[in-house]
Amino acid sequence: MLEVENLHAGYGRIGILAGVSFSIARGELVGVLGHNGMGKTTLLKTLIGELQASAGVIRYEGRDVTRVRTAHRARAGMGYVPQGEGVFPDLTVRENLRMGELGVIEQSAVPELLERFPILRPLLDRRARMLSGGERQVLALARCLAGRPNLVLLDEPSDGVQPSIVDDIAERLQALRSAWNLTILLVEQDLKLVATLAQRVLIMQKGRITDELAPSALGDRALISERMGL
Ligand SMILES: Nc1ncnc2c1ncn2[C@@H]1O[C@H](COP(=O)(O)OP(=O)(O)OP(=O)(O)O)[C@@H](O)[C@H]1O
Repeated sequence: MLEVENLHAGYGRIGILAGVSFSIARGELVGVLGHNGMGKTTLLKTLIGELQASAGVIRYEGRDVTRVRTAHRARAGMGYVPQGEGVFPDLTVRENLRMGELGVIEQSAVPELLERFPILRPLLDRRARMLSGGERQVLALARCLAGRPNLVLLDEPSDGVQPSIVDDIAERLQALRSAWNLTILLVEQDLKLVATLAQRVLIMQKGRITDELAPSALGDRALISERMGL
């Protein structure tokens, strides 16, 4: 479903991704772990096309999308939930969900999403800026899913969200993943969340994928520190 080969990208002359290679099969949920500043967000931005790759190849469903514009990648089924900024703060919840489904020709997924994320239902007419961190994260996720993606690039959904809501998001995301056969690339610092959701875990260090772990290995702090390069 997604194949990444020797991907390089950065900001101006500063190189951040220094040859990232990995692949994900359809329906898989793959976690990416790494210390701050190792390039995880940069990787997601490059995959969705907000940043241009300076070298390497991104193949999505067999098609080379490395030079394809973000809007076209989205139309092809790639979704992105950026860290902490996935909603329009001045729009209501309802309007945010509508924005998410612009350009979708299939039947609206919003009624199903409101069933799967019932926390949003009483908030439909509230502006997104008024929501709690957890509610905003659920909205960001639902907004992305309203676009009916096949692949979701998810950046730190636990950030600024209280633990009970993180557990709830994890459970609902898992249910949705199997119902919709979603493929998910999850960047996350919360080891417990990665261990709960991911089938494989990639370790990122200094702009490269340096290792792969089974989620069951995430309980072993010493091993994690060693592999993550502390
Ligand atoms: N717009 C930018 N301009 C210049 N450098 C940037 C920019 N955004 C990020 N960087 C730098 O790129 C490096 C990688 O950042 P990135 O956000 O990808 O890391 P990360 O692994 O996601 O870390 P975190 O967990 O802190 O979000 C960091 O050194 C960061 O300072």
